[in-house]
Amino acid sequence: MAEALTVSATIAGRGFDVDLTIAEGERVAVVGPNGAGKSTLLQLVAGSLRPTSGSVALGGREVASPTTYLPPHRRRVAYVEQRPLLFPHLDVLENVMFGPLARGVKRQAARARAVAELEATGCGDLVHRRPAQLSGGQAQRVSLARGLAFDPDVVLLDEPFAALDASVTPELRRLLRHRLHGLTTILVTHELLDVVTLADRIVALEDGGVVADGPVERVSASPSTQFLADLVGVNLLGGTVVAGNRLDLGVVELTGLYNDDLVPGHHGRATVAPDAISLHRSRPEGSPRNALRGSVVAIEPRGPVVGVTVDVGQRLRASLTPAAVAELELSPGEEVVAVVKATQVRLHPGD
Ligand SMILES: Nc1ncnc2c1ncn2[C@@H]1O[C@H](COP(=O)(O)OP(=O)(O)OP(=O)(O)O)[C@@H](O)[C@H]1O
Repeated sequence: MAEALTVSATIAGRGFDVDLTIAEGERVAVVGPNGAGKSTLLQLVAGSLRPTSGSVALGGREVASPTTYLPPHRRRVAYVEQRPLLFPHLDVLENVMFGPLARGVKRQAARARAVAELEATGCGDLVHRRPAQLSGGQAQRVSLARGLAFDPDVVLLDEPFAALDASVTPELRRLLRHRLHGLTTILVTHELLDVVTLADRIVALEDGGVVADGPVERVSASPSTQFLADLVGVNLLGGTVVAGNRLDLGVVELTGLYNDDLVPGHHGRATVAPDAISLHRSRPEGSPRNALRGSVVAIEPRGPVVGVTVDVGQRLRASLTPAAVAELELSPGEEVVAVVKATQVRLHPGD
């Protein structure tokens, strides 16, 4: 597949050092903790930041390096930000016509293109409104229509739902899923639902660099960092491989499902879903299951269940019913035994 975007660049002041190639039509979710470099990556591609070293290429053409620089308005990049930046003095139609006009498309054709995009984003009846007369969700749709009317090589979305009322996000997510189909996209998000519905690939950034990169199914089935494990909602434990089905966690051994790729003596990872863990006051008699001793660190409601975090040398979160928490009379600092069946423990090689 043709390359749509290559970023191989550093930015000295921000500790940013990323190598990334995105194929045409690929939809990439960029995730990572605060300060990881997600916005910096978008700014580099959009052109509001220049690399200290390395380069950015769009469709095989270098658009930025320490010696070249194509300004944002000359790049075919649509940038949909958290809070849409529409021209306040232009109506919706004129806002969306702006891109095609700036590219030299004749007025009548630009108008037709803008109307078509606005209709496709469900804004056909808003054409004569000013941005100040739009709801947040409507403004975000118009911002998307404006970006797409530009015939972009790449669409950048920076947490497009973050500033919106939760009631409008499902419909906007559906719209994006439909409209972004086949378009090269970078989506910055903190939501797993956005990742699984809108992306084919996950790139995880931490401290200005790529720490995980792969298809959504693979990265979410085998998260390699604590951030990814939290995003996917599973526990991640690290240890030394003892055998294809056993990991030494330092204080105790953990038995899981056999994995051919594990190499004894090397680093390995285990993932366990919080609802596969039960907590007990003492180790259940005669149970062949994994039993990890630890103390309760936190107890917090998570929807209909209660999340209990236990320090077993590493952090482990169990999902319990409120009744189970009450019955065990759990409170922070209490000693407990976390029990999990080997069939509920997935083992992965460390990276
Ligand atoms: N305008 C700026 N000037 C200097 N450094 C900056 C600037 N903006 C961000 N940084 C630094 O660059 C690094 C990456 O920040 P960036 O905003 O790209 O992170 P992010 O992953 O988008 O975080 P968030 O999830 O909080 O938006 C951080 O160390 C940050 O402090």
